[in-house]
Amino acid sequence: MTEGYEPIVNQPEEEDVGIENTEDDGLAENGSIRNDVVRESGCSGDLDETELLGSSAEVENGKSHDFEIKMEELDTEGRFNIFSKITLSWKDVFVSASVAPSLLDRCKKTDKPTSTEILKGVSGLVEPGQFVAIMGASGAGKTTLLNTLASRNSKKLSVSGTIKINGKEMSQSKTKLISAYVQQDDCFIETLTVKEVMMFHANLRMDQNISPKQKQKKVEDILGTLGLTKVQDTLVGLPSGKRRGISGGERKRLSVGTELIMDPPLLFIDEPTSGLDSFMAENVVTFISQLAKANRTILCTIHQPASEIFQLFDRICLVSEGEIAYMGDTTSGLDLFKAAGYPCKSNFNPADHFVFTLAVRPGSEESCKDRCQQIIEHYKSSASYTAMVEKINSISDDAPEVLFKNLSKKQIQPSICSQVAENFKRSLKNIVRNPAYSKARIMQSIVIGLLMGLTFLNTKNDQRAAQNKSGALFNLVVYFTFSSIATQTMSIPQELPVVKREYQNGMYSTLPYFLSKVISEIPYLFGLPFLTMSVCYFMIGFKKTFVGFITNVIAYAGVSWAATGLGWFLAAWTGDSAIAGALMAPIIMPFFLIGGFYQNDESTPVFFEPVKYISWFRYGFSMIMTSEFTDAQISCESEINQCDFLNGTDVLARFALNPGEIWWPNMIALLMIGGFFCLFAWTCLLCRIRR
Ligand SMILES: Nc1ncnc2c1ncn2[C@@H]1O[C@H](COP(=O)(O)OP(=O)(O)OP(=O)(O)O)[C@@H](O)[C@H]1O
Repeated sequence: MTEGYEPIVNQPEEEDVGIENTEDDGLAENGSIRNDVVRESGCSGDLDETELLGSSAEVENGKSHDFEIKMEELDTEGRFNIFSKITLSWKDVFVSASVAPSLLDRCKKTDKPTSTEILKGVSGLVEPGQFVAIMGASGAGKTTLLNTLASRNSKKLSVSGTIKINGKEMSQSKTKLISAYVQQDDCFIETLTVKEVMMFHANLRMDQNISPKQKQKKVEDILGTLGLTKVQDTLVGLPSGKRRGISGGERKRLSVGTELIMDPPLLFIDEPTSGLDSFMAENVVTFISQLAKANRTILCTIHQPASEIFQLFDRICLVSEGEIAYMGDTTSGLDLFKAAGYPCKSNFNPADHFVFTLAVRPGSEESCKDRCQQIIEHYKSSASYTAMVEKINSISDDAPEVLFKNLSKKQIQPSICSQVAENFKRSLKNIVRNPAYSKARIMQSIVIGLLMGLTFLNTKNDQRAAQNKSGALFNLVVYFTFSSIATQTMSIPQELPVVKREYQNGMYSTLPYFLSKVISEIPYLFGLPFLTMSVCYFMIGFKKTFVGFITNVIAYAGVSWAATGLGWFLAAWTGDSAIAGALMAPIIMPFFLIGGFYQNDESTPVFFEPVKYISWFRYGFSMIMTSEFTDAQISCESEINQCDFLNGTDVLARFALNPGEIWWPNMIALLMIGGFFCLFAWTCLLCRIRR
């Protein structure tokens, strides 16, 4: 069978895969992988081939699996335990993407196709305990196949054909409930430790009835299994830059770990080795292969695995030009290629041979495509393909309903309050562990306070006060507006990738995330105006009353709230801090110009009249001016020929403001403006995250 092929993959005694050569199957009594099975070191023990092949050997021998899933296979929380066996099959799956014709094509009315076929009627089968690698040249369709089977990231594509779990077609949401998807790029909040990341996932993904102790135990078990116990209290950090944390391999394992919280019986992994060195890559793939041995069904995409890694896959699925060129074990794959006229050289890594043979090289597209087609035809006419199609057709479909019993979303999801609390706790940790951010905001407030205080030092209530004090008050409104918007336009885009992923994993909805953001901003909303005003209020010589001081602090907190809402809205709308920053000035300008300082309130042009009512500059300015000048006495110096202002009422009249105007309607207006902006921001966030 393997004539002409020296199977690099079948030389376990020369391999060093980092697994202890245990006599048993490495499973604990409850079926979970025992912590002692996977070792971090790549230097301990030889690999026993029979152990490695494990349950997949059963499949190769044609023994049929028992697809009937009994109730006792659901754990006490109504979730799957890892004995729930999943057979994933797909038949005649076509995937296409619509292509928008260019303006030139539209003008020329050319008959260019309006859609492009990415997958062209592919069929396949993955059984419990199998670890299948989807391989092929770049652009062959590997990721599209993985995403389609996982019911993820395929919103803009049109999919036809049947994808079944244990013989039954499943809705997207049900597929997501029983499966996990580890994305290629791992993203975490860098200020959390490894264990905190895991606990965050456990608290939001595990059933609420499970005690915190049990959740902790589960997290510790997974960390042990993944070999992450020694770094459990290390900050995750960033892969590069000044906040270095855990290594690339540890990040990848953590990514897998967060997906194992729910013990998914079906696991999809996109490029588990990307960005890792060969040792780390082998380490990660070894771990995943152990997961498969615990009866999980695992599919991953991989580019060009080294031979040590390649031997860890039970089966391979070779994709070429949107078609499956081969699916089965490696040895038979080499036979098929040899029979098609493309034998693998004796010292060649079979993985490289498969990918090179199926690659379409620039300049010789036609001949490459012919070669691929020849191999595909060989495969489709092979006995193994026919047997697989027969198997796909014969899988019974009477099991799945019981799988989903007790698996309603309500049971699993924590309440909105718990989601807010978890997100808030995480934000707090992020703030505490990132003191530079808070320090910068505090320093900024003090420096601006000093600057304002020195510029308008000891302003007397004389004829110049109308200009000086009103100028100081309005400039503070401008400062709190710009500083709030600038800070907030940065925060959402930074967190967006993590939030998007966690939302797609069903950990929380956007509302709790957004509410936690609002709550964690409250201390800044009051604290920063308090700081600035503490520094400059008495330096400038504003009204020396406690009420006057507090009114100023509250007014600037209201202005900051409205501006913060606008900042979040711009950030959520654009999803990019640079674009949000560029849009900031033109959007703010109308509100600023008709804020009551530069232009008299009664001179506002008719077309800007509506804008006046949503200008937070105007409400904030009105509130602090009224507080400062109501009942104020204005002196009339002898050196000035004409005294325009005899008292504060005259100053207020100059700005079309009324003395004694109660402050709270202005405050309510500020709260409402901020609230509306938050509503828009949340809506934009929802749309952006759902895309
Ligand atoms: N949404 C889409 N719209 C248009 N074309 C798409 C879309 N998604 C994928 N494609 C195209 O389909 C082909 C297969 O893409 P896919 O990402 O599945 O390839 P791949 O084998 O995973 O490639 P790589 O190894 O480079 O990541 C590519 O030519 C790609 O440009």
